[in-house]
Amino acid sequence: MQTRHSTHPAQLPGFDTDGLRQHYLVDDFFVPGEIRTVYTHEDRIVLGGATPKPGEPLRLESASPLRSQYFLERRELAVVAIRGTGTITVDGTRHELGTRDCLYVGQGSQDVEFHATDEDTRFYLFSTPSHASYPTSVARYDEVDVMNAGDQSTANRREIRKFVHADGIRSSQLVLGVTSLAPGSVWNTMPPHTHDRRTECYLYFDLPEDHRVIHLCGEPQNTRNIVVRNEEAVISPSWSVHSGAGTHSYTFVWAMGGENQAYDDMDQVAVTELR
Ligand SMILES: O=C[C@H](O)[C@@H](O)CC(=O)C(=O)O
Ligand SMILES: [Zn+2]
Repeated sequence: MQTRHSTHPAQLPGFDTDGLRQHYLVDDFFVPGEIRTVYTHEDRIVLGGATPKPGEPLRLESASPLRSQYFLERRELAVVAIRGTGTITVDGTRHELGTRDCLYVGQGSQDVEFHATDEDTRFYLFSTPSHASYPTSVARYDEVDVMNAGDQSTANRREIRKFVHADGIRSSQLVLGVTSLAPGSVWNTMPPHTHDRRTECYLYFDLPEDHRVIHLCGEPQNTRNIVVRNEEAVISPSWSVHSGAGTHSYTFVWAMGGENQAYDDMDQVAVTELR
């Protein structure tokens, strides 16, 4: 488990390309046969990738930054199958995940194991501290409500699906969903926003290998960008905008932890205010 420390908003514009990438980009998640995790001190979120090979399940173990007997002793977890399909067993109960489906695992679950059905199955993991236990449950990509956003004329037509939130799978603090860009649309979250009460991470996927997303970060009046490849994530502290334009359409998992779970608790930034 890698550790990332928090940064002050005034530091971000001073980082060079490598500095920005070291602090905010996670680019080595998915390694066949491994679970890789990053512990960020921004709201103590752990994000990671589980890439089991078929027939060789991987077990989620605790790690020294957690100082716990098992990973979910004081945490909750959401998992999205971003490629392929698989099964996750939680304390002996099997949960089948189709591509883009989400499993929420409640605090106190002791034994979590990832099984791949396909050669290329990849599970994205997102975990926040939790001091109350909510039921483990699955949300299916094809069954949750769709919020349509944006327009083709502004190249940002997209479908937003909420999985773990106030009116969906309940959790202690974790909020998570998946947004998918329509073909020919490239902008997410434009106009952008911040939410001072939550940290958010975007994990971009379904982006062809020879394309990139230019992700905007930083305070609205002092932005920088990070060039992101397929299946890489960006950590956005509460004071940072999080928006991006791809050279191709793509899908991303957005996930948050922090003070509240109100999706609409955002500070909107007008396009004309950006610098
Ligand atoms: O705080 C919530 C998030 O940033 C996302 O839900 C935004 C998003 O998916 C989009 O506009 O495309
Ligand atoms: Zn947001």
